[in-house]
Amino acid sequence: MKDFVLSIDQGTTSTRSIVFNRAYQNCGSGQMEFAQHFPQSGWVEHEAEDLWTTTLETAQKAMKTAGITADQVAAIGITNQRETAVVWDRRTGQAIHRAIVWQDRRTSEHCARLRADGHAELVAERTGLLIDPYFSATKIAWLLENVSGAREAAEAGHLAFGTVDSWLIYKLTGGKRHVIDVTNASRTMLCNIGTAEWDADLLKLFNIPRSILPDILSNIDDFGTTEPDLFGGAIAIKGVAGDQQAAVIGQACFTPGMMKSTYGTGCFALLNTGTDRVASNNRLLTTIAYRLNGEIHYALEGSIFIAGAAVQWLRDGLKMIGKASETAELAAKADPGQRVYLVPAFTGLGAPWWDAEARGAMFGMTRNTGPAEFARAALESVCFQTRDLLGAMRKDWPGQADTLLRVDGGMSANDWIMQRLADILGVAVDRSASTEVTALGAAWLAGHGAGIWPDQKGFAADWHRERQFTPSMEGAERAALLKGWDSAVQCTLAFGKKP
Ligand SMILES: Nc1ncnc2c1ncn2[C@@H]1O[C@H](COP(=O)(O)OP(=O)(O)O)[C@@H](O)[C@H]1O
Ligand SMILES: O=P(O)(O)OC[C@H](O)CO
Repeated sequence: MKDFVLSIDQGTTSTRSIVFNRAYQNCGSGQMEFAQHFPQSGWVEHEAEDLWTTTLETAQKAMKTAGITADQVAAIGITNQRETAVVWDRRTGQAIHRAIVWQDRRTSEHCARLRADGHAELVAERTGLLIDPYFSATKIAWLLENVSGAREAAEAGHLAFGTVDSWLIYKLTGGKRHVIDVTNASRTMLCNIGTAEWDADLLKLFNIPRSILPDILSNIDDFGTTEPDLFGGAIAIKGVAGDQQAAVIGQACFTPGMMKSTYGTGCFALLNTGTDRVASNNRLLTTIAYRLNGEIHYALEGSIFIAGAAVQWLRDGLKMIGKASETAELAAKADPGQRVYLVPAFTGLGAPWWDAEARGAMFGMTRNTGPAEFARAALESVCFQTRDLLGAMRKDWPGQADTLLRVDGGMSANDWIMQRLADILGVAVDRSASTEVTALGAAWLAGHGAGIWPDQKGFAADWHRERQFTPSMEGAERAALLKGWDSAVQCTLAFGKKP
């Protein structure tokens, strides 16, 4: 009986694979970290081969620990770090360069030139994105310009580009398929999100030949079958989505107005706007949430670069704590009379500010400020930044972005932050019973595609929260806290602009 789904979650710092049974329970998993390469300041690369080998090894381990064979797996689902660009040679199946990771800033100048030349409007209108090195297009252009012989090989049809989902599918199918799912395509800055097709004007703008691009498929689709020798039998790949969109699905945020926020190293908040494509006037992104049954659903997205990373800074940089979880107890002990704020703009500020030059700052310290106030400030900074995103969403889509936030990610385990989040947002916060929402989202796509799991409605009915946090802070206290945060952000932005 095909009672299991294998879900692969290829993330920025590690690759995880999980086998789910029909009751959505995790019954076997594997996880591996891989090397991060920083060849120059602001550059971030991954060996494409590492992404592939950790995928294969963790998937094999997950099946082994679950004690299952390939003929028991109904389908594979894949979810992945988005935007990261891989270009490979079809003749050898080898990448022509390390993958350029979403965090990489090497194409800042190219992006600044495109903005100065007045292309921002076209890009926003077609893709819903801001011109920024974050997205794949300028990374691909960089590879074609800077890897010797790449441009000629691309023109001759020998090269292939893919985000990480495409690369893994290519490897899993033994080079037979060159495809991408619609959500990953929507992050390349080359895809028209109205039609979900590659956009000829954008290909021209970025000087990228159409021949290197994969075919765009829906989230549940025929992505090919694995080479039989990889898992001891061929398995169909039936579900694929970028990791933040997979979390939207895993959180069953299928109804317009529902919002999820994932708190890992960074934080990504997505608000489902349904079939309405809401354009942001507040520097949020419009992106494809999913395409199911031929219908595209959109989301407004806000990205915060530093969330759990602020806790890592307390632990590894300042050595104020031994473990991330200690922050909860420490923050609870902080002096309520001291209003200390951390603006964690260590790598600039993301949405809705998008200021790459901003740098981190602490405000309001006294001689009595110690680790407890630092911990509270670090945890609260995540809540305040989420409030800035929600504020922008409310302005972009008045009356719709409302009442409830579903949360997941490593940091959501911290009860203190989740309560503070509810207090600062003034909305209820629901923590999912599943601790692997992203992998579950990709699994559901594959399992529903294979016919072993119900449709969206049935899956949403099976979604459970583990705990709800409801706002308990007085309005006046919230307003005073927010006023302090707003002025801390303004001072930080102003400081970044100094010569
Ligand atoms: N109990 C906790 N309290 C605060 N932060 C936490 C806690 N547990 C984990 N974190 C933070 O969450 C992050 C890890 O979450 P995870 O979802 O695994 O992230 P990623 O997928 O980005 O690697 C780390 O930055 C860590 O500092
Ligand atoms: O791999 P993660 O979880 O850090 O997510 C990365 C995002 O997809 C980048 O857009």
